Amino acid sequence: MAEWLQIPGPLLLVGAGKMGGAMLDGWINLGLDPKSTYVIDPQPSPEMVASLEASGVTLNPTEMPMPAVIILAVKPQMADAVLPTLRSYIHQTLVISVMAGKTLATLEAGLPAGAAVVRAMPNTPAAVGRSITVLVANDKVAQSQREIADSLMAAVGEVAWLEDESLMDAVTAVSGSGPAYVFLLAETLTYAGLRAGLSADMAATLARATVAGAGELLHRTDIPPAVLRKNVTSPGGTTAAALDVLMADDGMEALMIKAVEAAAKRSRELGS
Ligand SMILES: NC(=O)C1=CN([C@@H]2O[C@H](COP(=O)(O)OP(=O)(O)OC[C@H]3O[C@@H](n4cnc5c(N)ncnc54)[C@H](OP(=O)(O)O)[C@@H]3O)[C@@H](O)[C@H]2O)C=CC1
Ligand SMILES: O=C(O)[C@@H]1CCC=N1
Repeated sequence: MAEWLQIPGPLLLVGAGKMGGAMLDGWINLGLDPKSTYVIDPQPSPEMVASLEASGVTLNPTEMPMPAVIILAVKPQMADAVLPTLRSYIHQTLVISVMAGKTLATLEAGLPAGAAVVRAMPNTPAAVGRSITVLVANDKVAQSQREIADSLMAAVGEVAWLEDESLMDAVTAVSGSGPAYVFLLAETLTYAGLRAGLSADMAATLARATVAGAGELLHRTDIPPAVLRKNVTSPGGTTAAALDVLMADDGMEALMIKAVEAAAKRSRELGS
């Protein structure tokens, strides 16, 4: 196990659901000290309790030392209820929120004056160290805290920083929600395989391996996706026949633009 993920004090994760849990798994696997790691999640499922017990972190502590870092991973709709409850945990503490839509200004308004806040948008491949997280900081975040945020998110994948917070809605729509679009591709390819006569098992196996393999190819090379696509496409062949459908005027590009616009709009709504 790598021993390099260290932060200068306790870490408190608020909300250990799909996103918070995925990040926590990654951090513990990379050597974050479970004895200095605390989770607040008021109604944990038996699976969550078992998983947290196995990793050795403390769930719903009655008391704990002042955290160096709080990770806020509850639903955006919970923000108004949860932010005031964190006030007593904040003293020179870095707060990192992964809540979609919730702006730095909204977060600051719910926290003690002068709180150092980073807004982050990771994605669930964090569970396997393959997230991409985009971060933006308020002007109270010290360089050392910026480095802590960077190292926490770098532990679960790639990291990029923004200066212009207004781009976070587009980021959320592309990479925050993006894994769902890819999983939907696997689901719909499975269904299409079924319709083409394959058994359910065979269709699911082929779709999963194809999406995972194509993703891995994309990951391991710098070749642009359009070139990788052309490498599959023989002139007058089967792929070209399929792409005539997928790349029609009302095909995938038009659909993806609409989908990303809808997600960005929802992000803006969640923030207001
Ligand atoms: N899922 C994703 O791919 C991504 C999610 N996000 C953001 O992460 C956040 C969490 O999303 P996600 O993990 O999907 O949602 P989940 O519902 O899976 O996780 C939220 C967790 O917070 C718990 N919770 C509810 N109330 C409180 C409270 N008062 N204090 C502490 N914990 C509480 C919930 O418990 P219970 O279930 O009992 O209510 C749940 O376990 C959201 O803000 C979302 O925008 C960001 C990037 C990607
Ligand atoms: O669906 C959501 O709102 C969250 C934010 C990005 C991914 N999941």
